[in-house]
Amino acid sequence: MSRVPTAELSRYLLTGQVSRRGCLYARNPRIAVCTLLRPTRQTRNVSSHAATSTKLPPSVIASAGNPLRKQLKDEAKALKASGKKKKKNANNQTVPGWELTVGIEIHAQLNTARKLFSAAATSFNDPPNSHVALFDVAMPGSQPLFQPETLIPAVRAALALNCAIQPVSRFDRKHYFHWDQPAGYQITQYYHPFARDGRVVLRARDGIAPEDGDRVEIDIKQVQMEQDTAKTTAQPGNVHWLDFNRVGLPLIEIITQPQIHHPATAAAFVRKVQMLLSSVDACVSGMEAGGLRADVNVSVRRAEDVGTGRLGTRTEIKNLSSFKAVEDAIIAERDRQIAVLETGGMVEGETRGWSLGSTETRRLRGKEGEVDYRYMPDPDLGPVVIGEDLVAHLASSMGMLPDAEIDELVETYGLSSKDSLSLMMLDDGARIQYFYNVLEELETRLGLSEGSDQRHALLAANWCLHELGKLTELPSDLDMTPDGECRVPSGDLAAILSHLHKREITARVAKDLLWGVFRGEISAGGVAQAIEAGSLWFQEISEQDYAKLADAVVQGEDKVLGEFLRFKQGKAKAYPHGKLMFLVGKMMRAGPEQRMDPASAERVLRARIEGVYLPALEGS
Ligand SMILES: Nc1ncnc2c1ncn2[C@@H]1O[C@H](COP(=O)(O)OP(=O)(O)OP(=O)(O)O)[C@@H](O)[C@H]1O
Ligand SMILES: [Mg+2]
Ligand SMILES: [Mg+2]
Repeated sequence: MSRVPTAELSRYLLTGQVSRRGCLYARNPRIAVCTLLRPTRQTRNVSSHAATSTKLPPSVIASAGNPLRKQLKDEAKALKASGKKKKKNANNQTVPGWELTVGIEIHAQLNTARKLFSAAATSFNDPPNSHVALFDVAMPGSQPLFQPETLIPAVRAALALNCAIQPVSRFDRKHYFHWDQPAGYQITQYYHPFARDGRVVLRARDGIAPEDGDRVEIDIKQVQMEQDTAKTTAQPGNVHWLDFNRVGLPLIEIITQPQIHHPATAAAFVRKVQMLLSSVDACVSGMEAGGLRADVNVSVRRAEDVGTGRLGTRTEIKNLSSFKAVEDAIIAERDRQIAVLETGGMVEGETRGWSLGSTETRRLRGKEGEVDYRYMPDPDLGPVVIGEDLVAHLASSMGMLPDAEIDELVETYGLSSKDSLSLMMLDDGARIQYFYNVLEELETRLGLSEGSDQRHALLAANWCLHELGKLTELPSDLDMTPDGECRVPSGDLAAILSHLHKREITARVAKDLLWGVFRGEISAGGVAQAIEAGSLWFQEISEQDYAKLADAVVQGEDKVLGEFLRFKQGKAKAYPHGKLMFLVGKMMRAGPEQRMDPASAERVLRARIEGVYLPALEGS
């Protein structure tokens, strides 16, 4: 029996011969973010020029890594142009009298330097067909050579999904014919997967349907390793361009039990899996960049059949590439099946498709059209034996898992769980690393130590999420890298925020500086010079000046002052905060804005109202 020696695997792990990953550990015990460096060793590649004899235009090559981006942009534009509002499906989680059941298969590209069965490099943005080994295109005489390093992200993923790692797993050939698969079969692990019996816990904060309460657990049936297919780009005139860089890339397929009963929970599950895989650095990229694809299996049964143990007939919607598509496709397919059954029809087991922005699933093939995969053990590949020592090593070296990280962000920094989740989800998990980079630099600049007042952390989170988000239409336009750097260097944002925190600049100036850095008008490291050059330092007006402005804006506002008096006399329950802010707004407009702080304006105004005007009103 050929065995993958665990010593060999450990060597890969310990000496870094795997793929030389530059691991950046943000402050202990935060998440570990690893970047994949290109392998330096030349692989034995063949360049299949057949498919690229016509050179791809640079735009196609450039967009190859992010197929969904343009679609999303176009969709958003079309929607804006049509003046339509997106339909909300908040109340579309249940249909009275029916129960929905969903099981999900997720395919994720593993974060490795080499393909599953050849030493060709994995590549996502390189020119098409530049990383193709003989075996990848099924050249006669070539044989698979299992790359043990691919087990590392695979096992880490399975551990993050709480699976039991199987000591022995095996590869089968799954036969079907398509141009994207040169061998005529895919090597996969359906019958003897390397991981089984996992579980993912979803909480309310993960965005599950309210009907699922505070928490729901989804069992993972198994996780298997398999090969990816070649990438097809459709061209006019029924021409298809093939890029064999993708063929043979290592994937894992994660298969759930049919335990999901609400569309929002299905989307939340896929989102959570993406976060889990990203947190242990198992995955190349998320759904938006094409690194994760989901197939959803949908069935419905009448409420009276719940408890019989029999599920309805399932249909499968393949290749969904966004969380929204997961939710919308399930809703559409559920409603279609219910309509069929309510009109006396039968649901056919079939494979269906879904296009972005659509309202209906469409039939691709029926059961009779299903391929007979003729599974057989791959005679060229021995079983994979995974040692307990490897599993233990990987388990002990995993980064922080998402639930623990959200708890930490909430407890340590006072962030809301919604903002924590958003920071962790954006840019395939790189935005949170950006936040840590900014925070670290900000603390150094402010001379703060851990455990001190956390207002600066809230400020950093707010800017990393909301202010940064205002700079671009799509987050991807920030060009965020996995180690948390983008078009606004973290050091520059920290510089802006440290001046803002120390009240050396106003929020308005800080926002202008952010735009300046983003547009390249302020060079890296040049924030302080830009403030100096533009005389943008905050020179606050005096307390007396604030008081004069306060006195001016309350003139003629007797009705408003009356509301403060009613509160003071206990005749109104709530403090008229809105009115106070209305007057502050008037002060800000009346005074020299660049020299005013709304917080100071509010403080002085409040003191004037309570100390001078209300007593005067009471006395009159
Ligand atoms: N009646 C049902 N309703 C909803 N989901 C179901 C039902 N029966 C099975 N499923 C789900 O369908 C999925 C089946 O996936 P699996 O990979 O085992 O088979 P497959 O879809 O035939 O294979 P593949 O698509 O990979 O060729 C699982 O997630 C399972 O939970
Ligand atoms: Mg499957
Ligand atoms: Mg399937």
